[in-house]
Amino acid sequence: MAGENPNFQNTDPPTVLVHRFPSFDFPPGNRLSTQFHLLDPITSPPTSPVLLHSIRALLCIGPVPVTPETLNRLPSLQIIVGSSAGVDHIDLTECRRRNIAVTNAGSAFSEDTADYAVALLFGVLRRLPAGDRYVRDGFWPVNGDFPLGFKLGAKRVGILGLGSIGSEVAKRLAAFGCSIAYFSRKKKTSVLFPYYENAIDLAANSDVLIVCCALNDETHHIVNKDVMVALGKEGVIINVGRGPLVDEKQLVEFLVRGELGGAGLDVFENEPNVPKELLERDNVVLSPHCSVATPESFEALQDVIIANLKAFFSNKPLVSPVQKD
Ligand SMILES: O=CC(=O)O
Repeated sequence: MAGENPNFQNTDPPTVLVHRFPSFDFPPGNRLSTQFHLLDPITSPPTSPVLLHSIRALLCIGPVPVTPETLNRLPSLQIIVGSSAGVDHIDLTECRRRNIAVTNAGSAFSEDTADYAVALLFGVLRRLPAGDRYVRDGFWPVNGDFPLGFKLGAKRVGILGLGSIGSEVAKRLAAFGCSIAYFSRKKKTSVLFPYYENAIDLAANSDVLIVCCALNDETHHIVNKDVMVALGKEGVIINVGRGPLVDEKQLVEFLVRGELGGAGLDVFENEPNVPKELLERDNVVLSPHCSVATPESFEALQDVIIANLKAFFSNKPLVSPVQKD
């Protein structure tokens, strides 16, 4: 049995240890198991410590944490292949210290996530979910016409994080006639959109803020009270990144006091829990962290994972290494 064979690492196909929560399964139509020997502690018999000592590649499915304790059990580990765009669940500092490479989903999810950000923005500005409820709940014949929405075209859109997702958002919203500006870790020399040095200045010059940057120590609560004040009473916040990028307590207070125009949220600080104050607000569109979830995205993800693992096992450059700062 492979799980008991400490030398399995040297056989073909190469062994990859799977790291996941029991509730997080492989994407449908898993092609990985035809190319690699996947050792999945959730479905295989207990993995022997000897075998763990020889593991070189770890495949992380979903947001399962990779901590120093995880790494201590895997002294030969050289690569962690992540299945998400965000890698805030992986201790990158510790990986760097141990010289372990980390890869993410690359651009596999970028188009679907950008589409979703635009959909959330439409949902907020044109009140789509609220209009749907209005019709279903029978208010139309009783109360008459539904309140006006807001036009998307010509809005000033500020993008927080002009990476692979942010760039796709920019492309889409520019096509709708919006003007685009951004704040990122670094100004991009290849990009002509105006760059602001910080999130407050970006917000002060935007009608809409789209949050799609990576979550790390620098970006935690990057959308804070000051950014919300700068965005102003009509301002809209869309978050398709990670919940803790936005100070959710402040966001709720601003929305309740009418000091923000609305929000479209796919992610939350304490998922799957959503602040109850948001549930009753028609200017807020809520979504269960699913901007990436299409069969097409998951197919593309498998391509990226397979390409990274193949590159690793044949000593070629990785396809989507997480950038070192
Ligand atoms: O949230 C999803 C991802 O980071 O891929």
